[in-house]
Order: sequence, then structure tokens, then C-alpha cells
Amino acid sequence: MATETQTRTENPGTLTFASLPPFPSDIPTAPLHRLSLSKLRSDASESDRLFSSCKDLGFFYLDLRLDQEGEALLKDADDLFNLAPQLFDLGREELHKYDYKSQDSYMGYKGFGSAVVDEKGNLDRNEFYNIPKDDFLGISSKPFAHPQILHDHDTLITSYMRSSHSLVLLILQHLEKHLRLPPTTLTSLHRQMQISGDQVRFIKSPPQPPSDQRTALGKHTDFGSITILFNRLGGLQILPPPSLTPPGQAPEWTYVKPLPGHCIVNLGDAMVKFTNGLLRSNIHRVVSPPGEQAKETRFSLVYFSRPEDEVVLKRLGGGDVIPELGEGEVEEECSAKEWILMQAMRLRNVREGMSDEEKRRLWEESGRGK
Ligand SMILES: O=C(O)CCC(=O)C(=O)O
Ligand SMILES: [Fe+2]
Repeated sequence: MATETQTRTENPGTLTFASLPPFPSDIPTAPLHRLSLSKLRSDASESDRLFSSCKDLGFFYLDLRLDQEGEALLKDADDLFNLAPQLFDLGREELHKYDYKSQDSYMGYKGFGSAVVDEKGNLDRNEFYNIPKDDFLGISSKPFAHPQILHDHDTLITSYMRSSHSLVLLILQHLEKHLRLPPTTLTSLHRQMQISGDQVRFIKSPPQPPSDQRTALGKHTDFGSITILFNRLGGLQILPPPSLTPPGQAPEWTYVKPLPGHCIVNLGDAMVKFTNGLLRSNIHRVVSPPGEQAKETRFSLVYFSRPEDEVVLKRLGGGDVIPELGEGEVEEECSAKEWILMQAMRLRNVREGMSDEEKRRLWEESGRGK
């Protein structure tokens, strides 16, 4: 049993999760900055560090402890980690009823092995359940059906959505300030009660045979604005940009070590488009957890915030920090709704009996092999 002191210690090297094998101490980990939510509310230098993290890596840890809203979010995340196994225990056959791919939606269930993860045409090794914010906040015009167990936990799910969304708005407010954009430029594109692709995602990846450990979730950048991620077992890896790689070395996939009391925050493609490449959405993937952790089933919990459906993903005007477009450069007019749908569905066009060649083509056409 982990004690309060184990999970509350200030030394990240000794932070562990109760009842799970520890993250190995002898493997390299990604150099994410560790920011604090409570400091972010009052300390200008913490805000500066947030801006730097969003520019150089596009990923950071956020310590949620010692902050009222942060602690509430941690509690909800804990409760959702207890709910996740119960949801997936409904079984793949039952959950398939909630796969809405045939309705051209990525919401609901994604079955095990239904997306391509690499150039060889290998299939993923995880299941998702995507819960649309709009269905649970009661603003969808046509909500999807979801398993009863989710409705039974409606209060928890909506509380988690509201807390995550409010964290996203806080981060966007800091970014607006550093980008010297008029106040609400970013937050007004992410109003909680407007229709968007925002979702909670549960992911389950079972242990893989030691002789056949593959990528569970293929390399990608997130498509939306800000992602709030909780996980307990390693497995998430990022490919650091050349600017953070020692001179003369090629960037290498590096594990992000989960830290209790923290979430991992990362930026998606919409933030890159809004800022003409000033902010970064870094490439990442999920592989087998390292060391002893590989024997465990891995769950993760994600809140994806995305711009409201009708927002056009292009450079934001009104500030003097975002780089100008190049001479004669014309941006595509793609709405957030179109962009997210296209990105989310591309690799999920795997059909029964598809040849390896066809699967490889799906990967190629997704543009992720670049
Ligand atoms: O499970 C994780 O740690 C990361 C999941 C992820 O990157 C995603 O769902 O986009
Ligand atoms: Fe991701």
C-alpha cells in the first residue's frame, strides 16, 4: 500500500503509484518541465516556463497538488481509473454496439486492432472509449447511445470534463498573454457549452507477449488544442525535437515517466496552426510499458480539447508575436470539425480481410510516415 507520504513526496524520483511495479530507474526519460498549477495562478516566472514548454517541446508535467481545483481533478481522475476496467469488462462484443465508425464518427468505442500503427501495416493493440463532452453536458442535438455504466457515473464524468476544461482555459489564457493576443482570443474559440470535438478518452492496452511486443498506439501528434493526460504505467514515448537532442545524435524515442499528483499536458495541431508554427505539437506514441510494468494492463485517461466545430484552423491575427505568413503563402480553410474527423478516421479504415499491402497504404496515405 502506498502511503500518503509516498504519493506526496516532493522528490519526483521517489514518486510511485500504489500497487503497480515501479517505472525502472535505469532508463532514460523525456525532459519534460515540471510546472505547478498553484504557482501558475500567481507566479509570472511559472507562466514564462509554460510558454517556453509550449514552444520547445509542446509537452509538460503539471503538478495538480496543493490547489483546490487541481486536487478535485486528481480525485476525479482516480475515480475514473477505477471506472475504466469496469467499462472495458463489458467485453468487446458488447462495446462494439457503441462503435460509430459507420456513422462517420470517432466517438464511442474503437475496438482492439482496428487502426494501422506503422508503415508495415501492423494494427494497434488497444481499445478506446471516447466520451463526447457535448453528449454528457447535454448540448448535442443528436447524442449517441453510451453504455449504462457511463450514465450511472454521469456526475463524475461531467465533473471531470468541467475541471479539465477549466484547466484548458487557464492554459489558453496564459498563452494569449504571451502571444500578446487580445484577451479571450483563444478562450472564445473553446467555450465549454459550444459544440466541439472535445472528448474524454479511456484507453486499455493489455500486456503483450514478451516475444512480440509492438507499438500499441502509432506515432501521431494530437489533432486538437490542449490534451490533459493521466497515466500510471510507462509506455508513452515522445520523439524529442532536434533542438532538444544532443549535437551529433539522432532523436530517439524516449519514455515519459508518469508522476503521481501530476497530469501530462501536450499541445495539438490546432495550436500550431493558430500560431503559424510557434507552438509545438510533438510526435508521440505508446509502446509496451518498460520493465516489470509490461506485465500489467495499461489504462490511460485523456481529455482532448479542440476548437469549436466551426473554427477555421489558421494563423490568429491581432498580436505581434505570432510569425507572419510567408510571402504569397495562403492557408487552407479547414474547420476544426473537418480537420479532427479527417485525422481521427484515416487510420481506422481497416476492414475485415484487408491485405497487408492495403493496410500499409492506409498508413502512407495518413501522412504519418513522414
Ligand atoms: O496513453 C497515453 O499515454 C497517450 C495516449 C495518446 O497519445 C492519445 O490517445 O492521443
Ligand atoms: Fe496523443
